[in-house]
Amino acid sequence: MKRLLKRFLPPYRGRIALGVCFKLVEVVFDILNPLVVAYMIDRGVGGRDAGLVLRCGLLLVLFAAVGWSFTMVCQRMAAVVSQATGTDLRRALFEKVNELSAEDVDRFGTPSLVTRVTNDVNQIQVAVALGIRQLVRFPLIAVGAMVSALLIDWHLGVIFLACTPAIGLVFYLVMSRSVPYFRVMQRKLDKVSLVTREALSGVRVIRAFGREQAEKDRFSEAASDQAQTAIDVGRLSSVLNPATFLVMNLGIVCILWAGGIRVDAGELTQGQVMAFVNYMMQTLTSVAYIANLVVIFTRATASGQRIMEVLDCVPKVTDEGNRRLALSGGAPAISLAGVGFSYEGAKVPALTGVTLELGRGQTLGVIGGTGSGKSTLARLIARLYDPTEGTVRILGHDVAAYPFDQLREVVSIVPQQASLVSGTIRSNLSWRDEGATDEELWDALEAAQAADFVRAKPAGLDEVVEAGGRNFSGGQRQRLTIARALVGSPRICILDDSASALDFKTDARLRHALRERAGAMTSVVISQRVSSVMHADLICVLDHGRMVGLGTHEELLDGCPLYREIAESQLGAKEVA
Ligand SMILES: Nc1ncnc2c1ncn2[C@@H]1O[C@H](COP(=O)(O)OP(=O)(O)OP(=O)(O)O)[C@@H](O)[C@H]1O
Repeated sequence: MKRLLKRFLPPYRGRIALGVCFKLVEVVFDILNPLVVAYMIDRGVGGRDAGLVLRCGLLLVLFAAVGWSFTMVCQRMAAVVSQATGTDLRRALFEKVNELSAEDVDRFGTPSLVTRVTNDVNQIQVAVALGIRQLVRFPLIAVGAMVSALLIDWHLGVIFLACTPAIGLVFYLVMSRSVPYFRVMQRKLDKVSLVTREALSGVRVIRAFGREQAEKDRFSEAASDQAQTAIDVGRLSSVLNPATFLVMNLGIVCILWAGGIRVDAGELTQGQVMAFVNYMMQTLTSVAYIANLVVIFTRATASGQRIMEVLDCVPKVTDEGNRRLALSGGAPAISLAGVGFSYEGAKVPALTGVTLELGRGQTLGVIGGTGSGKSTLARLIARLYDPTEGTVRILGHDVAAYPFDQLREVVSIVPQQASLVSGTIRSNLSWRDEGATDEELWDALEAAQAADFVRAKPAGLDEVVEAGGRNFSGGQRQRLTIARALVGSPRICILDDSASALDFKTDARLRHALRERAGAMTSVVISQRVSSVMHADLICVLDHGRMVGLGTHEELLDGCPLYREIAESQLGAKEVA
């Protein structure tokens, strides 16, 4: 938390100082108040001087007005600084999340990252605002009131001092039990985010399968679990205020009793006892606020740790120190040597011992059952992850040696799940090359078999794309993401099962268009359909993460039983023969 504040608060040092100084002035008025009241009672009321009572009353009104205007400035500073810090934190987190490798994102979990950017940052904002408004005010009032009380009469002041360790004990007992709950509470909030996210993104499937009630139950369970922890913390914290008030009120009773005796003895005036009680009340409310501050800061500390975990994370996949590489020469387009990969925490590797070489302009087909490691292979070639064994080379260089911007220019990937963002067709297509001309965009759309339906849209390339591309069908989304990958003329284009929503005819036309670009572009086509890969120059057959076949369609029909089995099941034994 200290590191977080040191990093994000310095730009607002001036405003923080201004806010705190204005609050200090308000504290001075608060401390003076009981003295004026005591004077008013002893001299004004005691001396039956109505004029003095009126003047003291006006002075109190003046104190309140000046105190209020100083408070307003402080509140404004607190609001500005807390909002600005929150915005800076969110920006820093967002930038960091974008730098993280896929593996880092997997480790944190997307819902947890969302909670950190939203809820955890909110906790820091609240702590910063209250820090400026209350952190100095209430301890100072508590100490100032105590010192003033001691100056009036140290005998009664002893009662004050005796209350302090008793309150300290209450604090210690409550805080030591509630602090561990705060981290747990944020983790449970991550779970609520996860369930909400899954339910919202899969709302159509959930309805189609009539799973609404099951999802409601799942949400209810996660929310109740989080609520129960919050209630447990609340129950503990709720002891804090009454216990402090109990101690303080007992103190007031003692002061009134002992003060009464000293007034009777003529050692104190009634006004001084009133001032004493007022100071006791000020201390009482200050201590209650301090208790609340401790709870808020403890919660913010837990959130601060979660935020710093992300900001401190060193991305597993980085391009630090990499310089642009010269790509001339006749090295193979893709060369894998003993490549293997295990996801963090997985018991078995997702991929192991894959070795192959693909010439420039050729097409690699990758086929295998579900979960056989096809997408993992695609992610390693595009360096979304680094292999845990072996090396991946592209155009003669280790993928790890490329700067990311050059690697993204050279390799484009169409992920399994078509993803579009809100904007226009043009803005979605220009991701790889912001300066792409209309001609280049239409060329990519033609190759991706998307030109016809885009042409039919009233605004053409400027047709609006709604969030997630929901105003397009699944097949249209897939074709647009394929077109996006072709813009900017990548040297290598990976299609990760990206034609699954296309009918056979369109799929065949797409493959034909890719073959026409073959001189300049090497393709990796991942599919569970034999028809999509059978014309490839090289086909890699994966089974449970192992490469069980490598060759052309004909070679594999002869030499790879699994490929033959898949081909026969899809094309029919007659056609295969
Ligand atoms: N992000 C991940 N974290 C942990 N394990 C993963 C992750 N992604 C994939 N796996 C596991 O790695 C293995 C290979 O997955 P991969 O997605 O590469 O298979 P695939 O052949 O592309 O499957 P499909 O055809 O169903 O898309 C699977 O056992 C899967 O459970």
